[in-house]
Amino acid sequence: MSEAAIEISGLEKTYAGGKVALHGIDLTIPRGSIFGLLGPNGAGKSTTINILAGLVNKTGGKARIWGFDIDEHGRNAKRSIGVVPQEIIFDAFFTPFETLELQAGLFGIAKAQRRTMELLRAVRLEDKAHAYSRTLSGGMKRRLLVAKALVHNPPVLVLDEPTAGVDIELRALLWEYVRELNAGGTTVVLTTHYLEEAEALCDRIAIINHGRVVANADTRSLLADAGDKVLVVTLADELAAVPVGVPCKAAIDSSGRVLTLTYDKRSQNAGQILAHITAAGLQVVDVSTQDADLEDVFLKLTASA
Ligand SMILES: Nc1ncnc2c1ncn2[C@@H]1O[C@H](COP(=O)(O)OP(=O)(O)OP(=O)(O)O)[C@@H](O)[C@H]1O
Repeated sequence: MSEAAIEISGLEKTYAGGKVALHGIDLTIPRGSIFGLLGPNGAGKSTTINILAGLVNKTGGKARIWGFDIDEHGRNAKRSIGVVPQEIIFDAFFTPFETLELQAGLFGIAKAQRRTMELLRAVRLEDKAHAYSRTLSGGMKRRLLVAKALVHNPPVLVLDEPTAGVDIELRALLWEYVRELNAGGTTVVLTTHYLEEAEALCDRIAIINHGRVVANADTRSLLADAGDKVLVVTLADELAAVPVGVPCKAAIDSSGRVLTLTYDKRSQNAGQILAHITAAGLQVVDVSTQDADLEDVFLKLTASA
């Protein structure tokens, strides 16, 4: 059996109107990981997820979920994945309790094996168990969708833009729960536009652009590859021009006292740059550094693709 949670090879999708959404995607998502799928609007993230969820038919390639080929073992593949969709959709006239019971019924889970209240407690909705879903706030609805995706206890949970429209406090709660699930062994795949969140949560990240994977690496090395680091030096006295011989890109602000130096951290370090500044006879009063973040990597990779 495959060791990966999800294995995608040469996945293609051309929609009925002729729009090519996926140009042959290869992706391996390790078991036990929190995997981030990032990309600009229209990149093909939802299409990929919807193919895995069985909501969209692929036009080429292969996909396996927990070792089950989605064509040959569709039923087992479907049982191995829970998907929290981007749009909030459920029947407003059911209560959260009924929504989860109904979903359990669809998966043929016997009453004795259902975890309805346990799930509602986990997403902090136990006090809304018997309220109409239409009376829930956006964040509560989102959490109900998470509970609904977990009804059949899948080893893989996929969240498509789960924090869209969720306030900061609830977002933190949702991420805490995602971390808890992952610690308990669930593989989590999420798409997000919040890059800091992907950076903080995901141990591996793939970036999709125009239906192609343009990066796929563990978060740390993706960031390490970003290369550039910025050193900001505040000087005691005004400078008219950047000192001669500074070994990197340098710019001075309009006050003449703040020098911004951009260097490649793979071949240089802040100490070397600072040594040049002091050797030029400048008096330093303050220093700070900034690492490239995922946003930089993202822009770099998507600009060229
Ligand atoms: N049902 C459809 N029919 C035709 N084209 C579609 C359909 N669904 C998506 N597309 C197109 O396929 C491409 C990929 O869309 P997809 O929704 O997968 O992107 P995405 O990365 O999830 O973007 P977003 O972050 O906006 O959800 C887009 O160009 C989109 O317009």
